[in-house]
Amino acid sequence: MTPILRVQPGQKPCLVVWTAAAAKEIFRKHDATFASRPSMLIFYILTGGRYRNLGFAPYGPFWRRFRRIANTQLFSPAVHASHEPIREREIHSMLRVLLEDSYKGKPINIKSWLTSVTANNMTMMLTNKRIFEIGADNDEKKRDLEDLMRRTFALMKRAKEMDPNDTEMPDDIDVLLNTSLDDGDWLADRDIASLVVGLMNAGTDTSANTVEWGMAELMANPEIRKQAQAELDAVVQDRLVKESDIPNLPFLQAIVKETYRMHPSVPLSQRHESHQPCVISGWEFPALTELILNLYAIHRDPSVYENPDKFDPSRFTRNPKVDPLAGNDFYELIPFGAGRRMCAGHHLGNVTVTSMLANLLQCFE
Ligand code: HEM
Repeated sequence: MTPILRVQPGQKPCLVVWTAAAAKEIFRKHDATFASRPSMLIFYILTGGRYRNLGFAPYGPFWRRFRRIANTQLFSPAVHASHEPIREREIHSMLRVLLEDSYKGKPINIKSWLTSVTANNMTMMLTNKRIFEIGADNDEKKRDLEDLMRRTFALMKRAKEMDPNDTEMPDDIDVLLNTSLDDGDWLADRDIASLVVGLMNAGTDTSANTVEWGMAELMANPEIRKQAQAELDAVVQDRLVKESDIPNLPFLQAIVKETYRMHPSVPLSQRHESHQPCVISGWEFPALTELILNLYAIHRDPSVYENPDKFDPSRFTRNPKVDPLAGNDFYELIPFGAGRRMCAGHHLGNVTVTSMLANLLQCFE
């Protein structure tokens, strides 16, 4: 069976990749060629016709500059570390709500809890504000927030300019307002608003859905859950687990990898588009060919994984080097995509997923 499928749903050919070997061939040889995004109507509407958004921008100077700003100023290791107290506070405050509800015997809606944590992490990082509450209609709140951001962005900017003594920790909006492009131009308000809304969307449900799947698998596999809890007890003992414990929890890390493998939160990657013709496995593809990574199929490739439909974290304890954050080395596990357009928030997503899962395992039987 060929690992690449060529379909032509409309005017443009589309390439669907469903094995790790084919993904490796494409990203090793043609990453730059396929680093663009198709100009779809939905992106046109979301970006006010400008496509000036990290996830939707075509490959070119604007995206490269934007991505560099994101890598160095929003998601750098130093910024990531400085946000650890935000993530910890958020998880702890939500744990309190969960524990109170469970003592009262109330049913717990785990999805609502997880989405509140990830959404508040994002709004705290982006705007220094905590907005979401457990149990509330968070989808509606998210829509309201996006609308609010679009409408009031200019006002926010003016307020920040008028208050030079603002001593709050700089949030992502401060960073973007103070960052100039290569040509010395400043980012336009609507581009910052589009970026902020895009990050909010990209960073909320992805992490929450992954933990929900992880918990579902651990409920269905109690012996794996008990092994993870025993590891936490041995390593962390009497206090609550912290992000700095994660390197010492190899079985927990294997559970997270196995959850990414079986339940990638973006099962068909965001679409890529080629900006020049290329030849793959002897076949010619013109410019503007779309590329979709079928992550669901890649992660269940039977030539790579024995019993691919079985939830079995031990496959990663036996092979701990497989790293979903590497991007260009382990194509058999690429929940964050690969190459130049790989997820910009992969470290944040991974640490959020791992600590939420660890805290739930530690606090609940
Ligand atoms: C478990 C959590 C997450 C998963 C599984 C995930 C997965 C993905 C995937 C598969 C892509 C598409 C890659 C491609 O085009 O090949 C992507 C893109 C992206 N993600 Fe994530 N993501 C997660 C969390 C986050 C977070 C927390 C943020 C930021 C706050 C984020 C921001 C982005 C952005 C900006 C892009 C577009 C990158 C570009 O086009 O240059 N993601 N993500």
